[in-house]
Amino acid sequence: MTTPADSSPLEQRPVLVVDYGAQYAQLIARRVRDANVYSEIVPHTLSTEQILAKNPSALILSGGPASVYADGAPSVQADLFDAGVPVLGICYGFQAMTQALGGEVARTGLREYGSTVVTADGGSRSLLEGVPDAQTAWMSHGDSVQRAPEGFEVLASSAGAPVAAFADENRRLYGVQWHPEVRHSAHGQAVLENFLFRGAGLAKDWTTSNVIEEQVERIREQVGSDRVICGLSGGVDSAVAAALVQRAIGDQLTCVFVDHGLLREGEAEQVERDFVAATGVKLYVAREADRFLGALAGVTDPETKRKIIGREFIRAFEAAEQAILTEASATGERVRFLVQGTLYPDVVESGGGEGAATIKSHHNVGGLPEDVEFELIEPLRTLFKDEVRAVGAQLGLPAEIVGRQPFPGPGLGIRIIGEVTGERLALLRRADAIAREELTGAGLDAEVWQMPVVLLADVRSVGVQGDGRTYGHPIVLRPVSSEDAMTADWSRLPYDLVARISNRITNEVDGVNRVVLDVTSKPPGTIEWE
Ligand SMILES: Nc1ncnc2c1ncn2[C@@H]1O[C@H](COP(=O)(O)OP(=O)(O)OP(=O)(O)O)[C@@H](O)[C@H]1O
Ligand SMILES: O=c1[nH]c(=O)c2[nH+]cn([C@@H]3O[C@H](COP(=O)(O)O)[C@@H](O)[C@H]3O)c2[nH]1
Ligand SMILES: NC(=O)CC[C@H](N)C(=O)O
Ligand SMILES: [Mg+2]
Repeated sequence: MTTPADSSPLEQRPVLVVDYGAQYAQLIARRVRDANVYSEIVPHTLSTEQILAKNPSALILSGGPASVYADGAPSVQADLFDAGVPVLGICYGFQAMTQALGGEVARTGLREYGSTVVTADGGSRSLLEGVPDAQTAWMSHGDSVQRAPEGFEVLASSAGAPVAAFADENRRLYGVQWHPEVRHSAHGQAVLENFLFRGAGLAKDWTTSNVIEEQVERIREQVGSDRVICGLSGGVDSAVAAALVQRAIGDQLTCVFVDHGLLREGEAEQVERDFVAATGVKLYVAREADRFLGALAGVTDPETKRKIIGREFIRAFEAAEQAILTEASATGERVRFLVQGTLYPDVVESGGGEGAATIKSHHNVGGLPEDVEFELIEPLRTLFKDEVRAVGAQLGLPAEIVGRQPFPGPGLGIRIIGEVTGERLALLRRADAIAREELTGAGLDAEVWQMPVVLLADVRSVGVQGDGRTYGHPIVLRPVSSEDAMTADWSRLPYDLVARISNRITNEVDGVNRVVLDVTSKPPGTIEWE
């Protein structure tokens, strides 16, 4: 199996974010792309030669949990600063740069976490052009730069950081102690853009339309005259991936929608009818409920469920391959490529980010079996959902598709906490349909990122209904707001709406006698319960 993981989807020279184990390294790349400059992340384990071989237009060294002077802390090779490539160090990256160039980093006991006032030192503005003399910035450090290396001018300081920002304009090297990539840094984007446009002299030359042009070209080259299938779910990501591939290779593409029995009410019909009408794709529907429910029988562990579902998806695609080839009366041929609408968050959460922990195996990444024979095409693998929505709009996909709330590939299978059975699926499908109907009726679809409805199948509680005792299951409502699914907050839905959903579910769904609201952000929770 080959994945496009380490190849840039674009031909442009990237701004490389070197990841030192930062919490949100991908946010830095994201903010750079927001400034219309292409950016990607690379691990800190690459050598100077490997980094330079990627022909970066500039480098950003990320934050990280280590202390530069600790044993085994990741270091920066000093020769990275001799290549003439502009560099911005952030937090750990700033400290590591200081150390590599002969400045001084120490732990003074003055820690700063959260909102902090940073004051400009009154010399040249450089990174602080257009930013007020006293700005609110987000800090998260225990070490600080005590003395800047030779050749650097100190630009700003804070109560806990005598050197909070510095610049060496001659060598185009810069650093900040705070985190310009987080929204809580009021002028963070301005600081990043000062680095990109004033410091590094880059041009604004990346938009989502570059994704389209360059991916179309790349896919054409990769595929040649071979046949391609695309896993299509009716969701945003696969719709955009399919539209891109269709633009590239037309009717060499067949989309495969797998009805795995874990779908919501009306979903299969909607994909078969509305989706095809909107996009004109060639669609093969694989009815595979028995395969999936059989494989899931008796399984309760979330990661095991996810791996089984990931495997059965591939088996379902393989079975579909045969049917499609027969339909196309092209026996002897093989389908070489499988398109998936994989996004960056799917990859990081599956443990694919540098040094990142596995949170859950997304069926399309960490849940894939070892023996996949298709070559994967994942044109959206470095992007976030809102970027993908922009690409979709640009490709002319209808607003209902581009604006749809996400629904995970493993479907209701990871929303039944406990074993997945036909009976439990029917119950959850009903409860979910009611909740969605009410949310839509209240006009809140666009405000809510998504609202998983979860069945706690192994939990029962005592209730009283019609003067009789019940011993039923709870349903959890999990409405969240989010920008990119990496972090999320619980949505403050109007109480009368929550009351209506609760009432209807307990009245209309047999076996449910309690509805609870999940009021946990991410972190510490995740959006889905498994
Ligand atoms: N029922 C399905 N049939 C075929 N392929 C699927 C199905 N569900 C998911 N996939 C594949 O797995 C990928 C990842 O699923 P995911 O739910 O993250 O994306 P999506 O459904 O395209 O978009 P969204 O996140 O908006 O739901 C999809 O892009 C698609 O390629
Ligand atoms: O296609 C998918 N396959 C998966 O295995 C999967 N797991 C979670 N999700 C979706 O990803 C986003 C983040 O979810 P979590 O906060 O639960 O990790 C949310 O939008 C989830 O719905 C998945 N999508
Ligand atoms: N957020 C960071 O990059 C922290 C850097 C370093 N570990 C410190 O505490 O100062
Ligand atoms: Mg989906």
